[in-house]
Amino acid sequence: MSNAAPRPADPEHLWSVEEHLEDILATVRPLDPIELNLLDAQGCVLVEDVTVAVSLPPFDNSSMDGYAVRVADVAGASEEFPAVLEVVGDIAAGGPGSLRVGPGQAARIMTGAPLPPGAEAVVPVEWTDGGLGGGPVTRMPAHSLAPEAAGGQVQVHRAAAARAHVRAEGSDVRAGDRALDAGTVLGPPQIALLAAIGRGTVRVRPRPRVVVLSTGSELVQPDEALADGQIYDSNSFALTACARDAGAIAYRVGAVPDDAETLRSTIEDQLVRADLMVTTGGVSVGAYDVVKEALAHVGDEDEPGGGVEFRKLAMQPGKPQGFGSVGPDHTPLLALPGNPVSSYVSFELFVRPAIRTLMGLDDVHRPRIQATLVTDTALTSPKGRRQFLRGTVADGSVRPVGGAGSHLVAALAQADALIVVPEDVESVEPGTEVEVVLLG
Ligand SMILES: Nc1nc2c(c(=O)[nH]1)N[C@H]1C(S)=C(S)[C@@H](COP(=O)(O)OP(=O)(O)OC[C@H]3O[C@@H](n4cnc5c(N)ncnc54)[C@H](O)[C@@H]3O)O[C@H]1N2
Ligand code: MOO
Repeated sequence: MSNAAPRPADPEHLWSVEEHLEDILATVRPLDPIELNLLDAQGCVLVEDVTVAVSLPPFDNSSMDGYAVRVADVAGASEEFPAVLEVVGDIAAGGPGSLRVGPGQAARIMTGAPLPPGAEAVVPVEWTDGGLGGGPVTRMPAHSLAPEAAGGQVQVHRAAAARAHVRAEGSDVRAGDRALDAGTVLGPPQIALLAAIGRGTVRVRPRPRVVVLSTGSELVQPDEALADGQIYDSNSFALTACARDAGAIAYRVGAVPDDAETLRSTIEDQLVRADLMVTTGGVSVGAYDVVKEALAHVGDEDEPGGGVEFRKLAMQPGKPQGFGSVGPDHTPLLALPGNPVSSYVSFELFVRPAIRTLMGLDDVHRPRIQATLVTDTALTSPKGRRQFLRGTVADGSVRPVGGAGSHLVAALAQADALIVVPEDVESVEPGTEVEVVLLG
């Protein structure tokens, strides 16, 4: 983590969404590249140009099950006047093969098997009698049931042009070609290509390891019994899922009680496996808001740049936020508000871009569209705060779901979008074009 961008000096400054995001993105740096096995590199950004070592296909091979022939031997062949050829043997995929096809000869060949010397084309088995002496066949008999079909004679019913049904060496990519450029995000097709050209490992930026930690003495693990005043911890589950969805390797730490020392030592214990830490709760103005107590300006005097700064943002939900770094490696830490919708929205707006920046991705934000607001009554929004309301999007329209309350998890579970109401707008009429963040 490098030093942060210049921060507003006034501690009462109300930060805009952009200012907070810029501060985070100016601080978080892409992780150093490492060599990973192909499947571990899925979703990661390649940092090397990959050159093809072995042409693909590596040799001329058949694209059909059939017979490898010489063009002149089948010229003018028809069902009425078939070309009759001597079958010199079978060529199956995978074998080196020592067969040669001379004049008047054919080799039975399987899809993917190397074209034997002397042969110029492949005729599919459907264009032949399959060596059975009758009309056209639809398939080859299994070798185990009819070993004699690898010899004898075959009648070919159609002519074949040179190279017909032959996949040429290097026709996909050639040795020395550029297979993938640095900067490519490795999805399944790119992993297919790397494997096909024989690359078992690649150099990529790794997935960040994100530790998610919720705070609150009222929190109980799902499946356990609730005592008076207790609630289930949903934030640590939601945000661990969010972190995975953003591309991270996420570790969920169970809820930590409202005790500053316990929280500090838990964070210290977790640092070893964290590229980024996320906490929820304890950032408001209550007497038990221990995240603030535990983390505010804990920076070691000998380690400039450390410490977490708490601030208020001009947004709803998500007004109280903390951002900074902890530990000897200055591991970035985002302290999100405890209300479940507030922590979720904060994650989408701030933590997701941070994770994707650590991964070295260019595209770090959720996509946004304009949509027509469909609602019975006008939406209201507090002056001076950018509101992110939950909604559902379809066919260019967006409908709000649930209200503005940041405790409404059931409505959040219905939503696939956030409706953005700007700071200077206090009322939005039905039919208005609004900005919408697509949650994917
Ligand atoms: N006097 C004021 N009170 C509050 C203000 C304010 O400006 N002045 N801001 C409000 C806003 S806005 C928010 S957001 C919250 C943020 O509070 P905290 O971050 O300190 O969060 P907690 O107090 O710990 O929890 C808030 C709420 O969320 C529930 N919660 C917490 N963690 C979880 C979890 N892991 N799973 C499910 N639910 C959780 C918690 O029980 C509380 O109900 O402060 C307002 N107050
Ligand atoms: O701003 Mo708080 O984050 O709504 O409920």
